[in-house]
Amino acid sequence: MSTHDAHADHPDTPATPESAEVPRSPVGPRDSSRTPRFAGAASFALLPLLDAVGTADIAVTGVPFDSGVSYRPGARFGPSHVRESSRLLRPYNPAQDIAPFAVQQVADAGDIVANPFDLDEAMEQVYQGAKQLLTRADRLAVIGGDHTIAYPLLRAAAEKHGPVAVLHADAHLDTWDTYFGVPLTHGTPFRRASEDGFIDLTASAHLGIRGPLYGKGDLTEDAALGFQITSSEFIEEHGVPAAITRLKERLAGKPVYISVDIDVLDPAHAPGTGTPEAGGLTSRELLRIIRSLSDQQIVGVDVVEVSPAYDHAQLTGIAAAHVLYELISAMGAEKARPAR
Ligand SMILES: N=C(N)NCCCC(=O)O
Ligand SMILES: [Zn+2]
Ligand SMILES: [Zn+2]
Repeated sequence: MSTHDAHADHPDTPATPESAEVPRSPVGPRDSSRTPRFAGAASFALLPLLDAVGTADIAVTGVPFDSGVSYRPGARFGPSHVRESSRLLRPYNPAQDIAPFAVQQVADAGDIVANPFDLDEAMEQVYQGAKQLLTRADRLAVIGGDHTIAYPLLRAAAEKHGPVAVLHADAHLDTWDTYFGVPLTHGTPFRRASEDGFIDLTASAHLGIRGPLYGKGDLTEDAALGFQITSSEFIEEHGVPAAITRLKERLAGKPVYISVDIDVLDPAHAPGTGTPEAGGLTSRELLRIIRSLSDQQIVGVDVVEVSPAYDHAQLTGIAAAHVLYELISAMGAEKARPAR
């Protein structure tokens, strides 16, 4: 019970009033030894709401938007499904030896509202919503939503940090040009972000790419847009440690933005998604790769493309919740390290 009792019970008010002299300790998830974790409303990991704690090191926010999809819809229901699937997460993460909600204040900021009928307006709303949240939280952990939302999120991240090294985990390149003549869709956010100078062209990488393309030229265009590929086949051939080494060499100590499309996982591990491709990563492989990045300067993360209508037994929701938990743990690692 020790880790439970280290935290305040659910936080309608902060455990310690905010004051200049007394640094308050983070308000953690509500105590599942007192309130069953299946009771009450589902914030991510049963964390306090941002409004209850005021400011945070990391704000978790949802973007219920899927007007950019090219195939199966439904990712607009991703945020509520991932929150619902995150009730069982516990406060201590042994794989990274960290209590991610105790070393930093993490809070659920609710959803950023985006117009489902007007893509341009929606993108502006996501950008403004992210910018606004970044006045109250150092970093965002965003639950999508389809992958289109990575564009305005990268815009907000680049405004704060300059061009970021993007680590993009996905079956798909998402650097295609247009769909039906439309420049911004879930197949194009990283091309637009590259063109607009949001990403570091020398340090960005895709992880887990696989499956049929429109043509061989997709790969040359993708490289010119600033991405190095560590494919699913690379992992099969050389293993996870070699993939980690390759990624870290590429990211090279730059500010890193990590965008995880849940379809990077094999459909056996994540069936609830809109454009599934066979032959993907296992959850175990992806979680291990994320953990290895705890020594990187991670400035923001998103987990997108969870479409609950195609999910079974919360498989995809749980995978996404664990991916976000590992990302939040990795972001907390710096705070957890003893000062030198
Ligand atoms: N971002 C995701 N999940 N998918 C992009 C697929 C675009 C296509 O239909 O070619
Ligand atoms: Zn994808
Ligand atoms: Zn994608």
